[in-house]
Amino acid sequence: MAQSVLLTGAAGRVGQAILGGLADDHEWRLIDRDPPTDDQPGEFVVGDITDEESVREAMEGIDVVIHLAGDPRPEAPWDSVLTNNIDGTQTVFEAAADAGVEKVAFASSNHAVGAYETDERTPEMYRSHDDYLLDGTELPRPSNLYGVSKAAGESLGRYYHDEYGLSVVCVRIGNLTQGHPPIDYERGQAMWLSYRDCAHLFDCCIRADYGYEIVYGISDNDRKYYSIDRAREVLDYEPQDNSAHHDDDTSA
Ligand SMILES: NC(=O)C1=CN([C@@H]2O[C@H](COP(=O)(O)OP(=O)(O)OC[C@H]3O[C@@H](n4cnc5c(N)ncnc54)[C@H](O)[C@@H]3O)[C@@H](O)[C@H]2O)C=CC1
Ligand SMILES: O=C1O[C@H](COP(=O)(O)O)[C@@H](O)[C@H](O)[C@H]1O
Repeated sequence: MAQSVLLTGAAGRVGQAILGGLADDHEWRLIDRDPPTDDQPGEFVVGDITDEESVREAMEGIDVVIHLAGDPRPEAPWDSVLTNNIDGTQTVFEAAADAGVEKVAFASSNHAVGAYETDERTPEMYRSHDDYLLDGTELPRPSNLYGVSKAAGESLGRYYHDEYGLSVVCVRIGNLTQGHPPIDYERGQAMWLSYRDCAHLFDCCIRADYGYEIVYGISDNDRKYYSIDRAREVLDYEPQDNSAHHDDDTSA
């Protein structure tokens, strides 16, 4: 059934991957501080997620929020992640709870757990013969201040689930790259998320029933060190792409 979905950060890469696959599947309201450069489905609101009034207005009549807006740079400075990623995410969760939204899917990141990639484990853990696997039950272990902000977003989700009953799924997205996995980058190949699997995964987040979940958002790569079992079980995620097959598959 079509849902009324608010997509924050809609003008960015992940937003466009989602809309590229799902434009006709849901009723979209899009919010981004940057105006769109071409035609977009639904209604586009130019607004900042740290502006409470804009977010509250955008939240009216919404069933599901996909919250992507934020500073995505692993090297982002503290003042930016504090404002855009932590304060902005709190504003989105608070407005969602107040508006009676049912579900929020939050774009977390591999960098929330990047420090598990110790010198002793790498580069072996990026290779298919290695069995090291993170499954989403481990504690955050951020690799930078950006990762700290994503761990904070996951905690905010936990709080808004426990206190207000919001259904929340935190998707620790790997490395979204269009068309093919990153080249000459083992880590990126292990955590590759194709555009088509990205759209499908967030469609699953819109449709599935859950309480509070942390899942990994990667394709079904042979090399993976993130388990996608939880995403399969709870969300019915069925990825189609695999970085090991990229030479044979140009449709991702
Ligand atoms: N692209 C990737 O591989 C990964 C992305 N993510 C997360 O996914 C989300 C989207 O990332 P991308 O699409 O790659 O980044 P992007 O930079 O392409 O898109 C982010 C969008 O958010 C908007 N935005 C930023 N701050 C805002 C604010 N305060 N108010 C309103 N709009 C704001 C920007 O204008 C931009 O259009 C981010 O939260 C990022 O941390 C997480 C892991 C991997
Ligand atoms: O969270 C993110 O992760 C991806 C992958 O990280 P990288 O350090 O391997 O590049 C990154 O490309 C993206 O910008 C970021 O938001």
